[in-house]
Amino acid sequence: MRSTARHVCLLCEYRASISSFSPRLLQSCQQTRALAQAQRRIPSRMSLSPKVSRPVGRARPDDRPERRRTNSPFGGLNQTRADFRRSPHRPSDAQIKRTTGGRESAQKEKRPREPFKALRMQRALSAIPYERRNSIKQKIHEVESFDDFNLLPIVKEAVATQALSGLVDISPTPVQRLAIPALLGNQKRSHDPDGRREMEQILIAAETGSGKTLAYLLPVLDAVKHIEAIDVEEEVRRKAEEDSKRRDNSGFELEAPPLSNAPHPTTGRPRAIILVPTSELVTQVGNVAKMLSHKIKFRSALISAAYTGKVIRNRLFAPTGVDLLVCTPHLLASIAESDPNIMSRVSHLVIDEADSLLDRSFAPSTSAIIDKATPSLRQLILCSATIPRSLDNYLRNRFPDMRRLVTPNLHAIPRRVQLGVVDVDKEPYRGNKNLACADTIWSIGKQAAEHVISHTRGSEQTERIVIKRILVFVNEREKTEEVAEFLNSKGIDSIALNRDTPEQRHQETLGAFTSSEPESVKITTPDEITGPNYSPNRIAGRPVPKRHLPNTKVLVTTDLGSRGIDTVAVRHVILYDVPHSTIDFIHRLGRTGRMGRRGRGIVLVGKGDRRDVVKEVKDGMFRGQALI
Ligand SMILES: Nc1ncnc2c1ncn2[C@@H]1O[C@H](COP(=O)(O)OP(=O)(O)OP(=O)(O)O)[C@@H](O)[C@H]1O
Repeated sequence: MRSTARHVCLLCEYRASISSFSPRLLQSCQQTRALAQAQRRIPSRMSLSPKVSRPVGRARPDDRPERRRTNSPFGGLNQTRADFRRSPHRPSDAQIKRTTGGRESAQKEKRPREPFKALRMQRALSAIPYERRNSIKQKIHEVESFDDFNLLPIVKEAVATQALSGLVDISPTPVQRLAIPALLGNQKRSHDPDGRREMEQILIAAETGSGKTLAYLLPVLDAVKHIEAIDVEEEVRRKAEEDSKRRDNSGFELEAPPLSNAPHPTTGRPRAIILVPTSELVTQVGNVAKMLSHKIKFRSALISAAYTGKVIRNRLFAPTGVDLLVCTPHLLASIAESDPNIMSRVSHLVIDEADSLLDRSFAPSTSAIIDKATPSLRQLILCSATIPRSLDNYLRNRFPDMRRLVTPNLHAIPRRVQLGVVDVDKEPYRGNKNLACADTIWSIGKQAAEHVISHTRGSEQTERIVIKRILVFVNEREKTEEVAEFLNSKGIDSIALNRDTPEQRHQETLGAFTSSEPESVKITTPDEITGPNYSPNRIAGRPVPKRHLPNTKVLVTTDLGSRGIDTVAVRHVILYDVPHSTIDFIHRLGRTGRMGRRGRGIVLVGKGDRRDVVKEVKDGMFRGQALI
């Protein structure tokens, strides 16, 4: 029943109602679905197989259904029966009053426990009322296509042919429906002929993997093109004036040097700046901008600590000019100290991953940049997947008039991402987290091996399996090397990434996890993966792996890999350590299930870990609720 409830409610998006699930709601949901299908003629969605809860693998010889191991990465997932004890029927206030005879103390006992009791103690995130979320949902419902936006035709064309090329039926995501018109509307005001410019302050907050980059990039590029057109007009007028003056004084003055030799006015003075926390994100966002520039025709420069001083100087001070600069705050703040004019022309400043860039480690550099850019700024755009309470307080104090654009599902982990829990203290791990992690990865690999693709070339037939890319998150950077080494010793292809890894290697390491191209390996014998010799107990303690898991690639990382990286190819995320807060849960689990894809998170819970927090996050995800 649980899977039916999940399914039906996913279809008609009654996320809030899932907690009060009842047969009547189910019926109404089915009706809504039938109606929606008839009206929109959408194809029927996938329905779960009745075998979904059965473990994968060979059938048992006696044909008895096999019991699923409960303490395993997939224990408790894909159930076909609802566990009603977990979601009790909530009695109404009137019912409680009737059954307790109006006694206050008895009423308190009868009332079900408030959800998120453990998370309430941490309370890391700023609350967004559900009424506000619902009203936004209705508002954005009307926008269906990028053509509905007042963007320049060339910008619209670049979305389909460059940024989202290869996709059919392109439509804007909720954050794009919300942010693009709002940012465009504001730009019109900033072009007022009276010359009075007020800096617009906007916060865009939307769930991970929901397309925030395009949500701010398209309106910013649209504005850059408008400003460029105005600048060109002014330049032509100025040139004409200079020419006529020169003609008037031609008898008395030496001829001025030809203007074509002068550097472009935007050389070292970009019109728009995007700040991101890491060099990987500079490359990621910069690549999207570069793709768009092929159609929209603007000049972009990417600078970060991954490049040499010479490359940075050449890009920033290119004689052809810079329209858009993508960089990290520390680097830009240090350049601005030696060249304060670097921000003299910037009209649009975007602070992506604002929750990180305005926290303690980045705030001094980011604030210094905002201060320097403010005199020329038309729009200050902050963008984030979470609004921590610290950011909320900072914005209330520093930018009390900031407009907040928040999507209906902010702070909720998408319901298409399932969370499995492995108890490290139980058998067969007995407190050995490394072993639990290795076993989990082997289970994923073995499960993936069920999906073998056969290739026939001429008379030769080969079998290949798709490589699963798995992210393992730890809390401390020292742990990354240790865990990666252990996994390698167990025959799992693993690599560590932390702040001590040389910058140049970051991109290369992440490349395999951000590419959407499927990778596959040839297998010689099925036993290579699913053979009967595998046992986590037997591989423990062996210095050299006797067996190798060829169809997985694992990246062990810290928070460094959890912010903004578009790991579209990742289906599985393992939380080796229980994250410190819901903010980290959202960002780490946000590396899977991106842009409508399905994903799985597996959290390893051991001694001293907050099991109550994990349970509440899991319940919240099951209900599609926003975490707190
Ligand atoms: N309208 C769209 N339709 C389909 N795919 C899209 C659309 N907009 C963006 N995408 C794709 O979605 C993926 C995620 O986008 P993006 O990195 O901007 O997400 P995000 O919200 O910034 O995530 P995070 O919070 O993790 O930084 C990208 O691969 C992007 O190409």
